[in-house]
Amino acid sequence: MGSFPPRPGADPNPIKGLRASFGYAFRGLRYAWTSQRNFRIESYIAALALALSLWLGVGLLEVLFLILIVLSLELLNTALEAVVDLTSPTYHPLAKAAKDTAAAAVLISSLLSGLIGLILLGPPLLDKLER
Ligand SMILES: Nc1ncnc2c1ncn2[C@@H]1O[C@H](COP(=O)(O)OP(=O)(O)OP(=O)(O)O)[C@@H](O)[C@H]1O
Repeated sequence: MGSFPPRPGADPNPIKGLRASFGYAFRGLRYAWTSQRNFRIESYIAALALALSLWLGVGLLEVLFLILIVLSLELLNTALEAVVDLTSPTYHPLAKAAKDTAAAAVLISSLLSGLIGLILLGPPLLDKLER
């Protein structure tokens, strides 16, 4: 009988431990997908950018890297929101600072990724459409 939450290193079977870790990570993804509208919007934009990059045959690695940054930061933002809601269910200026700062990280990475994506994919897309 395992304890929950599992203690680090408590599982003597490393394969089972690895499988459980993947399971928790996928549950985290599902939580973000179902509870965070922004995560869904960013995922749709990521899929579009990926499809465009494949269609145009340019910038696949760069697009994957930008997707990794934005979605990972959104996942961390979601995790931080959950912790803040757990530890500070009533108003606290530090809770506000934590949530606002994490949101700023997502905003900056999204804006810059969008800009880089436009610079990367915009010209070859126009080229292709003009032909
Ligand atoms: N416990 C709190 N104390 C102080 N301010 C808070 C607290 N909870 C939320 N806020 C403020 O309200 C804003 C919105 O918080 P909320 O929990 O709704 O997250 P969110 O930014 O709407 O996240 P998302 O829309 O991505 O789920 C925060 O950015 C923060 O400024």
